[in-house]
Amino acid sequence: RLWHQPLKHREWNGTGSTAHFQDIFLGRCYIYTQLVQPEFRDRDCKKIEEAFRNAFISKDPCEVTEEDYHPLMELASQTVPCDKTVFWSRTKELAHQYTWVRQEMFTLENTLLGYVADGLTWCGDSGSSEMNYQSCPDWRKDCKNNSVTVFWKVLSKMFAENACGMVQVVLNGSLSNAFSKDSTFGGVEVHNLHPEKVHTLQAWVMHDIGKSPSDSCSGSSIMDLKSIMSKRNIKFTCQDNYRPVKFLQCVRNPEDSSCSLRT
Ligand SMILES: Nc1nc2c(c(=O)[nH]1)N1CN2[C@@H]2O[C@H](COP(=O)(O)OP(=O)(O)OC[C@H]3O[C@@H]1[C@H](O)[C@@H]3O)[C@@H](O)[C@H]2O
Repeated sequence: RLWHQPLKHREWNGTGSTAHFQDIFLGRCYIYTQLVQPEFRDRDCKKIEEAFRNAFISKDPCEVTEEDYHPLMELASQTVPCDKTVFWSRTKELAHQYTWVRQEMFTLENTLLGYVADGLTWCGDSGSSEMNYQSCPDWRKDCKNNSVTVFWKVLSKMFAENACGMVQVVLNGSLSNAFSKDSTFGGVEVHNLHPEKVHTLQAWVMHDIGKSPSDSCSGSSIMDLKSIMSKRNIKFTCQDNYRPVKFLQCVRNPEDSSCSLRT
């Protein structure tokens, strides 16, 4: 009596789709379009959610392509004002603290699709029109071209292509390589900046308070980034512990010697 069996989803090594995904997605979309960015108030959240779902539902979650997300990207396209783009790599919390304080600056998560999708997991199955809430592919153990990873790659690429003027990146100087070619910033965004639109990339290499710095503006990984930028005809500047971001770190560590105002 097989037809009584609930449709079995394939088993993956990663966590399943986020519970209440559609409600979260729609709720966040309405918050963004009605409250965060009112100029988006007439965007159709139901159509955007449908385009998002159509990108991966009923498809093998290890065979998702960039093209699968193109209809969604067209529907929810967004350009960020020149000089206001903030990239980050291994500094997610600090970068978003900065754009929380500097509301006119944008990380990818301050755009509609980044805001709606942040922190969520989603995947489907070629044999079902339902999302798989039990498990989704793990990037390492299952496959790289999974529904979540491909989404962030496509969105990050578009975010970089749309950037103009002077763009910023917050990098982690407490890692041995603050800049990594294997990261989304290093592998996708850096290579999709348009030199005819972006004239300068300024890097802020931030060291965790209380930890000895491992990398800095004079480190080899930043030299790699500098040479990639010069080959792409984009000016490159770098600051260690850019003060406005350093102040944010010090709010949480006021007693630290590096936070005394005398330095
Ligand atoms: N929730 C978000 N996730 C991601 C953003 C983003 O903006 N928001 N991403 C990527 N991304 C996903 O985060 C990790 C890598 O982070 P992490 O290793 O810390 O840094 P990455 O450089 O890989 O990626 C951050 C960079 O790409 C965009 C954002 O505009 C930043 O300039 C990896 O799984 C990516 O697919």
